[in-house]
Amino acid sequence: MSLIEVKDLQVHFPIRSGFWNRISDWVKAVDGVSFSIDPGETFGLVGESGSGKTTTGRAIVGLEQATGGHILYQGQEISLKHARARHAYNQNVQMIFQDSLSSLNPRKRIETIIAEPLRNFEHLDQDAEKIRVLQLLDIVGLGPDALYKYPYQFSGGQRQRIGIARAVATKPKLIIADEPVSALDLSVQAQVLNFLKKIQRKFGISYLFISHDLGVIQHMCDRLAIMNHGRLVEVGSRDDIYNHPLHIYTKRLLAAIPRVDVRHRQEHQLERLRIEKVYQEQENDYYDQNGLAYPLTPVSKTHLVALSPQMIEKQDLKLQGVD
Ligand SMILES: Nc1ncnc2c1ncn2[C@@H]1O[C@H](COP(=O)(O)OP(=O)(O)OP(=O)(O)O)[C@@H](O)[C@H]1O
Repeated sequence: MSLIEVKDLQVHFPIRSGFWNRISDWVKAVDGVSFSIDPGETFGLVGESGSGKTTTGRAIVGLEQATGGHILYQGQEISLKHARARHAYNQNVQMIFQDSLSSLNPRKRIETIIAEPLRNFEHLDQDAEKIRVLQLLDIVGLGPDALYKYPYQFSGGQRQRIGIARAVATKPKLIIADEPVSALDLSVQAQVLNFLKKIQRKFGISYLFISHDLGVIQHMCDRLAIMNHGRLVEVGSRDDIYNHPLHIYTKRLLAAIPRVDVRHRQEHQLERLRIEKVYQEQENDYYDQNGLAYPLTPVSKTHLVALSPQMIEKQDLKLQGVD
């Protein structure tokens, strides 16, 4: 059974205007997104800025109110009405944020920051709580001297580790990692990514890994979804998507990864221009009249892609092993 299943998730934000501040329109930040994550799996969500990745993550963790759709945790619908189920869910689903400086309360010491989720969910006595905080700091490679310091006294990479310690405090089954390394230097990025993998192996955590960086996603994820304008355009295994992308938007994103090898740089540049031209010419074949991706079409049992019926015919896609 999947650990988490997101079905037709919608998060629409009202736009208000005029003297009476009436709703004049809606921003469809997430508009019918479906995917599932298995236990121990890392599922990537990738797309350009504004495509709806963060809003999807925030809706799953309960920081944003979904306006439609369903979220199932271990097969159970998560609803605000069932307080006890919601409490257990909140303990098991945690989030790591991009900006560790603003996500850690600057007025609180690290001890209090890491102890907060323990206080909400475990109600330990003072000594036991302190031991757990020290263990968590040790897991993320920080010593006991960190206990009484404030977030500003740490480097970006160290602060991100503190955010990770806070997220794993309640022994969650799923962590939503929203751009966890994009604010860090390249060398620190690798450290934090490998560290996330290490704690995944240690605790059997699943990740929803949100990033616009396809290199990071390739390094981290087993499967991934490509998001554009609040919808998914392609979902598949890492190898399927990186080696056989089907949607032109995915091809365009992959072609935008800079190449360092001088020998192939020119070929790559030409390929990039070719893809851009196809994208401009065929955009209408990939999106409906509202500019939104068509519903996902299965191409194999694990590879789904948003293509118009005409496009499926044109590309003569062979449906392999699809029931
Ligand atoms: N609270 C809000 N009210 C109104 N619109 C919002 C709100 N939050 C997000 N949006 C809009 O929803 C869309 C998706 O935003 P979101 O932050 O989810 O995208 P993203 O893919 O995570 O982008 P980035 O990579 O830049 O963080 C954007 O157009 C954004 O302006």
